[in-house]
Amino acid sequence: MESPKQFPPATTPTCLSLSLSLYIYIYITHSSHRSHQLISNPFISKMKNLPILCALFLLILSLNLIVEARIRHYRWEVKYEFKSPDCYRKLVITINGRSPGPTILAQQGDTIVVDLKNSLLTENVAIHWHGIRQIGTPWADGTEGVTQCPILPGDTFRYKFVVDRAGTYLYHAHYGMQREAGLYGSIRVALPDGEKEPFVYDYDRSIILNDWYHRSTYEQAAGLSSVPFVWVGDPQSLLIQGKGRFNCTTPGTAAALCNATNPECSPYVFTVVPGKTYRLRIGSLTALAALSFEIEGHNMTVVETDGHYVEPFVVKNLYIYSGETYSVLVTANQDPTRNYWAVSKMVSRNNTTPNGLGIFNYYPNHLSRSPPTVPPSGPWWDDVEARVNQSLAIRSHPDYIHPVPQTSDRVIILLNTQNRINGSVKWSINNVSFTLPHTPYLISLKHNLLHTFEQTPPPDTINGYEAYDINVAPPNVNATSSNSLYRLKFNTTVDIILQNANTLNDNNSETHPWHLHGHDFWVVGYGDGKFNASEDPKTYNLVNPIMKNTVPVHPYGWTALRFVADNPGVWAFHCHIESHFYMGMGAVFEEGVEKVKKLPSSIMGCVVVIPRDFLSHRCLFLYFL
Ligand SMILES: O=C1O[C@H]([C@@H](O)CO)C(O)=C1O
Repeated sequence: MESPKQFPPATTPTCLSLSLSLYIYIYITHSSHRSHQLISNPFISKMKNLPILCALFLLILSLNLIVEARIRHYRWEVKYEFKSPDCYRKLVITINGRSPGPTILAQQGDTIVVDLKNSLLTENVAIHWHGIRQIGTPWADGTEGVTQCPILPGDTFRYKFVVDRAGTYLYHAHYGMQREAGLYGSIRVALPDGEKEPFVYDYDRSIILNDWYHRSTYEQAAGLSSVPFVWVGDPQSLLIQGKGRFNCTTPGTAAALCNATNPECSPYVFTVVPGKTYRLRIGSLTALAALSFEIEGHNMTVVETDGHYVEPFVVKNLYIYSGETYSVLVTANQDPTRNYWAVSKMVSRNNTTPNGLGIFNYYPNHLSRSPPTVPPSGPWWDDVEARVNQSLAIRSHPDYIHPVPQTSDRVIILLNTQNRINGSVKWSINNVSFTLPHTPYLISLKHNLLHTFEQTPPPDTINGYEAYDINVAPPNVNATSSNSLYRLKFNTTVDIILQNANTLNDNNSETHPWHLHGHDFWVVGYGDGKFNASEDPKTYNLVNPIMKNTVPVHPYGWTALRFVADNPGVWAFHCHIESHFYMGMGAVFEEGVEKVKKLPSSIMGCVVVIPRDFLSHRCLFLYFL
């Protein structure tokens, strides 16, 4: 059973302090023995030094403990391994042999150091620390093409950053579509000693919900880039903390690859002690699916999202979108003589993916005892109203309101459409389908390599926005691909309006979870239909909006966000659906890049930066020739 807080055992500092103290003690006694030959009794001589020894021990121990509490050091090896998380054998990207990878457990203010060895043989990698704002360390955000060059096979890269706020966060690959191959995990940051949460619980657990495809990320990416376009389709299964169950008798399944009795695909078991309350930290890192999660017969009280306390509200099922995290409190207050189902279900798209099932196990019932009931079937996939209602229910906890600026300096309306460019299906934002540059923006901007990306910024809104009909397939005018970015004036307040619309298919609009790097934003409003720039801002919640880093825009609706551009760096903002970002559904913001300190050379593996003084020496040299 996990304890509410888990930190590395104190044995290392104690041993270190003891040995250091003993060493100094021996040194002192030895030298005092030599210099005070008059004290004939060596025992008395040693006793005289005992208080010094104790003081030394305590001093070194406390220094050690302070250092230990502030730096969490991890050594990770990333590689491909054959695994069967849902009974179907495929190549999975693991960290130290595991997917999900190890949970990072830290306390607010700690420094996290991850030495990441890329053992993928022929593939690059980068890891993003999702929800960590990277204040002062924008180069550690782990976004390939934006903040760093990829980590090459065989290389070891050090990520070093501070977790400055307690809460529930995630980490995952941010290179190509690698995240969905299994490279992800949880980050749990505890409050500083002596500070209390605004709710009580007995135990703290993290789980990640995911969807799972049997085809490789390469096959999927190649399909998305092909003409004719090949869509990735529905996921084959849903995983709860890396465990799922695919039906091996599904027609077309290679029998040699699917083994229903493989212990790797036993259901995830969540063991609870009757009467106890659990803080369940739920994160979603699906490639595509919006999910509903529920525990049969148990209510869940939502208390935190993306590192911010929520005015508590009770749900039977929690809607969660890729990139979001929630803490819910669940009390084991039902009939303790049986087990219950935990169910994740794909919603918001009509789909063929079977529900993911786990077991909510009441101790001391056997872990694998199937609940005596049929698993709950979950909500209708197309119940948009229920999902919008949950979005509207999420407000800041009254005692933890971060006051929102009452006005903004700039409004950017981002129209989300699907388009066809050169025969390929793409996603576009204001008719621009985003592509990543080869040279990461952070490096280009700091080193003035402005030829490495397109300099005309994308538009703040489309021409003729008022006339645009969001209810029909886009007319596909002026859609282009570009790697240009938005440059935000430092310290200004920016409103982003995410405007949803019809896809290329008639009568279809999808849900997109948008994630902002380097910031939390206030979610100031949601609306149905087309955003009205003169009327809708009057309906904004400027009293107690929640702050988040990922938020959905619902079908045919809009979502309004506000943030202050006060974190020097270059930050990606994109749909967290893996294939949608790959198809261009993203943007990048730059702010205060001139304030960013000297970049570490470790992020620059793909760039040849010729130092200015070297250039001038060479010029001099040529001149003299
Ligand atoms: O990006 C997408 O492409 C397909 C479809 O719209 C084109 O076939 C789909 O369902 C998406 O979400």
